[in-house]
Amino acid sequence: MDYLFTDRLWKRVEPIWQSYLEHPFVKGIGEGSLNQEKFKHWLKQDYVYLIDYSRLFALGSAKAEDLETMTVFAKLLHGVLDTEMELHRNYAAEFGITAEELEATEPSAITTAYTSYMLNVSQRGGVENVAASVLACEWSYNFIGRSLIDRTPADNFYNSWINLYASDEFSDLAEKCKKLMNKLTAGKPEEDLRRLEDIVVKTSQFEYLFWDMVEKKEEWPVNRIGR
Ligand SMILES: Cc1ncc(CN)c(N)n1
Repeated sequence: MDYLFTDRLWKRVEPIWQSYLEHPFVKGIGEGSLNQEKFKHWLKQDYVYLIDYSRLFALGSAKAEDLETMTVFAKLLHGVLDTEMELHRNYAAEFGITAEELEATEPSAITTAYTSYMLNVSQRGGVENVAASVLACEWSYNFIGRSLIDRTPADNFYNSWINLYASDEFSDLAEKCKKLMNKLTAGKPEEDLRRLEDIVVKTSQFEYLFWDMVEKKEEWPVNRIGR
């Protein structure tokens, strides 16, 4: 079988992603025991995270060197804005939170750090930097959804969450990100591959910090004057 860059990446990120499955927030989603106030914090923080995440796909389309790559980024952008964020809007509606309120959320310190890192790296490099920045996000949520789906209770409040991230539709989005990464790294020198691998490892670390931030309902560490 052909060598795939994503196989090499998997070896690096698997231990980090396994730790997500042990994280109390992710376990709480899987078992249905997660405190709903913590989930509301995820909904809001994740919504504004996804707004910036969408900008990365738009940037990928702009940086693409061929029409096929441009189209893949456009499809991924559509997947976030219309499919994934609809999950957030539907759960929010159950809590009486409007889409406008979700959109007006102030990003926490970790949300800001994570999206700023991806936007910085993606703006600086070529289109392969964008593909590396977005990869862990899509692929790791699909990994979590697929890991949880067989063990979740039938009456779990979070089943829509699990079903979306484990769905064929979302698996296809994750697959598109992986294929793009493999296509854009074909024939690249080791020095470039190491740099791209580092982006995927760092975004995987940020994913862990994001789970921790929502578990602890963190915003900013010090109360600010006037709030
Ligand atoms: C923080 C985060 N990472 C990944 C995903 C999946 N797109 C998400 N919704 N939020």
